[in-house]
Amino acid sequence: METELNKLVAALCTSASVLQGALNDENVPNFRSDDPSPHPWDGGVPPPSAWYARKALVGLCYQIIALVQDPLERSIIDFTSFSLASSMNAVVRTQPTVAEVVLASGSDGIAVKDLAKNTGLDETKLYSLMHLLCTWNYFKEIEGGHISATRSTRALLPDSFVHGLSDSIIAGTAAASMLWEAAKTPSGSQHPSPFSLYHHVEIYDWIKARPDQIERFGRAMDTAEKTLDPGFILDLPVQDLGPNITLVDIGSGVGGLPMQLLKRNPGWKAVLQDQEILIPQMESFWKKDAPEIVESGRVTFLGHSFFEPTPLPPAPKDSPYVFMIKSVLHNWPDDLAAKILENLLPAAPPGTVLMIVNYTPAEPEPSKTTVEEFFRRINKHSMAEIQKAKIPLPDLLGVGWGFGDASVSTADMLMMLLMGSQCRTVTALKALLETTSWKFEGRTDYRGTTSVIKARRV
Ligand SMILES: C[S@@+](CC[C@H](N)C(=O)[O-])C[C@H]1O[C@@H](n2cnc3c(N)ncnc32)[C@H](O)[C@@H]1O
Repeated sequence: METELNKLVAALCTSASVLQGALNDENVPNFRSDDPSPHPWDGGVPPPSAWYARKALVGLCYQIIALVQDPLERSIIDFTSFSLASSMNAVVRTQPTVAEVVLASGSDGIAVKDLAKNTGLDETKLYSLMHLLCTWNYFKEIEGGHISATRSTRALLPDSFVHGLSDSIIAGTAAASMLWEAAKTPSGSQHPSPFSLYHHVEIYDWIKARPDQIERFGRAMDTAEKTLDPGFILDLPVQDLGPNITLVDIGSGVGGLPMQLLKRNPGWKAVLQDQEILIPQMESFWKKDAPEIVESGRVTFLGHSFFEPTPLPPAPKDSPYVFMIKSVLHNWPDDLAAKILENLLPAAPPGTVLMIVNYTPAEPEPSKTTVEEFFRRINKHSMAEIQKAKIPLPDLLGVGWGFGDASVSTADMLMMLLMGSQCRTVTALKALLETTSWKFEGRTDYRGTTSVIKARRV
């Protein structure tokens, strides 16, 4: 008899053999739980079949957990999952961090007693932290009271996302206690976010009041972009935009991505627009990493608030503007997001292209595709071919990739907690665009956690 459990396990086996096949074909080492060195595919760009097989494996594992575990037990673990965040926070706050000391101990590992001495944590409490973090495979207890590193230990080093955002995430965790209250009010700038309800200050002002946070926050964003969106440059069919364009990146940050795009497209120019205060940091980043582009005048920096109409002059005839707004709209509720888009109009004649790069939560698209069929159809195909084929995702995985896309639903909730905003589904983005002078044209997924929504000025 084919049970639900059998079906999930069969799909798991299929996905595992696709992943193993890709590792063999690409001559890439196997994943090893006791090898703390970075795997070439961590933050890299595996072939599409392997990219999707990893997502399927994660999604299916969680479906099996949800199927077989006692729901009450699962809910107790999940409802107290702040214990994981707080343990991670505790071990990245020491100097040196717990991960640094464990990694330095090599494959022999280190006794908790010595780890405590090295990091200044109490031995008994550290052991409890280690029990929890070993349960989640960030470390391994190789024998009683003796800890060694795993494949995940590196994610708790001082240059990690966890370390960079430790203060703001923990402030957000405290603010989470107000979510039930804030969830009653509609999304809009007139309603406070859980963060401001709890801390009586907006997150941006909270960060500004902590100068050390600005640098750490920027670093964490850079790490997140590199880790979560490695395929943007390779997978996006940018040749459709034309050989000679001026890319206007709204809320660009330092502009690591436009820099890569300009390096690959010699006919492109860029305008990077962000807050005035960031301009010196942006300029020095470009002067250091792309001095030839700065000297040739292909990049310009515009300190300007996107809540005011853009001061950009009309685009040169031979280099039309293409606007890009990446990881920005999900920071703002609908009324402010629409204002940001409308403020581009003075420089956007009808027909102008806008690329919105954002986390885009999946929506149900019932299909009969099985996991086996999905992988058979994408096998050995390039990302461009897969994008064109628009193969429906297997229903068995749930909506989208299920837990394989948890970084999207987690980001969505983080936006709500910290900024009272949200990541928008295609349906929600279409509705938002309807209120503006931009029209939705399509969505492209690539090897990354975000998607590109193309819109055009009507
Ligand atoms: C989450 S970051 C995204 C940065 C970059 N686009 C990326 O994908 O890495 C949001 C950006 O919006 C910028 N920003 C916030 N308020 C702004 C404003 N009023 N005008 C212009 N930029 C703003 C921030 O300085 C920051 O660089």
